Amino acid sequence: MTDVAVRNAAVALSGVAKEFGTGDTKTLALADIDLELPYGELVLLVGPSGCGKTTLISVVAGLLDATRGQTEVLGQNLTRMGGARKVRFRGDNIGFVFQQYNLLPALTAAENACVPLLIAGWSRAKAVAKARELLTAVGLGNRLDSYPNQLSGGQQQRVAIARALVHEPRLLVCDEPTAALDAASGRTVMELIRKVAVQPDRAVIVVTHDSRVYDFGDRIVSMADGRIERIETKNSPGVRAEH
Ligand SMILES: Nc1ncnc2c1ncn2[C@@H]1O[C@H](COP(=O)(O)OP(=O)(O)OP(=O)(O)O)[C@@H](O)[C@H]1O
Repeated sequence: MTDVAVRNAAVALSGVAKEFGTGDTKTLALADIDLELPYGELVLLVGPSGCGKTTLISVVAGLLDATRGQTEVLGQNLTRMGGARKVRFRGDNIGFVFQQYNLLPALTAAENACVPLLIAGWSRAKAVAKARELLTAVGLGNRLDSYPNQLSGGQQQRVAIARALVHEPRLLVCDEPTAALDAASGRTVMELIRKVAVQPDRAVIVVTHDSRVYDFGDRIVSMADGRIERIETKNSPGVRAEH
């Protein structure tokens, strides 16, 4: 991997392996992953259950340390980053969306969406104003003061997307964001992620089992058994990874 390639990639993994456990219980969840993901794209990460998708995005997001290899994200080498710096790096640069929306039931949509800004030290008034802006961008301008139990699953996921993007992270990581949604809500959520998160200096990675959303990817990275099997892009047919 050249320096130039690393500088131009939002994510650059080189020889990344992740093992869980020891001895007889040792599992190789990621085996020698080389992967570069450019800025400005929505990348889908697909593959059968247990192939390593969640482990891979957890390493990229700095939630898990790789056992071996180099992990560069947004031009920063996570391999050499200490714990406290990594927590700060995550807070400043990465947004997360999960299958379960994880909204706080006692807070309104606007209050939920502003939580990352409160954690970052913003005043409540400024944070709520910014959250309202984001919620309006995801089509919930008329549900700002609703509580999670007054919203549909698709609406709750849109609040979770607003919360993930409110601090303008340069990398958005989504783990099965449409798994709990019907087809129409799933498409709305993916359309929103494309519209609000894909920008020239940002990157989006979506782990999905949901073949209904494959059209939304600029790049589809297929994994099997802890390895990258195939990478397809909108502009080129599939490229089978070399092992
Ligand atoms: N904390 C852990 N301890 C031990 N083994 C783990 C741990 N996390 C994941 N694994 C193992 O690593 C492998 C990859 O798991 P991972 O969750 O990354 O797969 P996945 O592709 O995301 O699966 P799914 O689609 O079911 O979520 C699996 O064999 C899993 O059992």
